[in-house]
Amino acid sequence: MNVVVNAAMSADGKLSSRRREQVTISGSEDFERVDRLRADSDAVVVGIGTVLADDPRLTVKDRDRRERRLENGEPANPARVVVDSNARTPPDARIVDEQAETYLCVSENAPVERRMNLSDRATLVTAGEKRVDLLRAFAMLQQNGLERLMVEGGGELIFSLLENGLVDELTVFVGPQIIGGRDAPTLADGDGFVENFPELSLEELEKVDDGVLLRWTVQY
Ligand SMILES: NC(=O)C1=CN([C@@H]2O[C@H](COP(=O)(O)OP(=O)(O)OC[C@H]3O[C@@H](n4cnc5c(N)ncnc54)[C@H](OP(=O)(O)O)[C@@H]3O)[C@@H](O)[C@H]2O)C=CC1
Ligand SMILES: Nc1nc(O)c(N)c(N[C@@H]2O[C@H](COP(=O)(O)O)[C@@H](O)[C@H]2O)n1
Repeated sequence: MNVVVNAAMSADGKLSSRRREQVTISGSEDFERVDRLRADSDAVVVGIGTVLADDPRLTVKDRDRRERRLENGEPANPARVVVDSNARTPPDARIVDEQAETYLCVSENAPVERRMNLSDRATLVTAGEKRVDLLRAFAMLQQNGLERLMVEGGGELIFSLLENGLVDELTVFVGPQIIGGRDAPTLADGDGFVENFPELSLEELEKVDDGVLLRWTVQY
């Protein structure tokens, strides 16, 4: 399995503002790159915080790319994966629409009624007692044939994936704005590291739009 985290952050490292509403940080060139990356993935993964904040679709926007996937025997869009311990994904969320297959990674703690309400819209993957056990959940996704995973946030999930040693590559677009705010989400939130900080190796640096694209591999 190969796991690539992709995110866009402001020059001060924020993914969004303290209101946690979707903020457009990437420019058109970067969004094109993101679309290519989605088209080259088996699944796009987000945390429930991102679903509740952004109501994303996570589909491939370019028609030619969707058609190329079909020609290669793949579904038009990659699968979507939501990491959602308590099955809080709203049944009318765009992420469980008909445009792609969706996997909901839940914990054993997720209320049965919520699971049932979502079960005809998504494939439920149960891993972990109270919180999703990411190692187990990703192993189960792999058993379902999902090898190339692209993670699109948010900061809580990205931190946990790094903590679990699950990230192979980190691609970050750094945009030309300051968002600020001690409560605004950053690239890696959670409890934070106090030692054994994950080390990154810079593989690529490029000016994109009015910002910078950085690609690192993670050294474990
Ligand atoms: N600029 C960008 O590129 C992007 C920006 N964003 C922004 O980020 C914000 C959302 O980020 P954030 O609030 O951090 O939410 P996340 O999308 O990271 O979701 C976090 C939630 O995932 C659930 N979860 C389940 N299992 C785990 C686990 N093992 N580890 C971590 N989380 C787990 C938790 O909820 P529970 O306990 O209920 O399961 C947790 O609160 C929004 O403002 C959004 O707009 C998001 C994506 C990209
Ligand atoms: N790459 C990137 N740049 C930004 O500026 C962003 N705000 C995001 N957000 C991510 O894209 C998701 C929305 O996807 P759809 O357009 O609905 O397909 C959003 O939820 C974030 O994960 N990304």
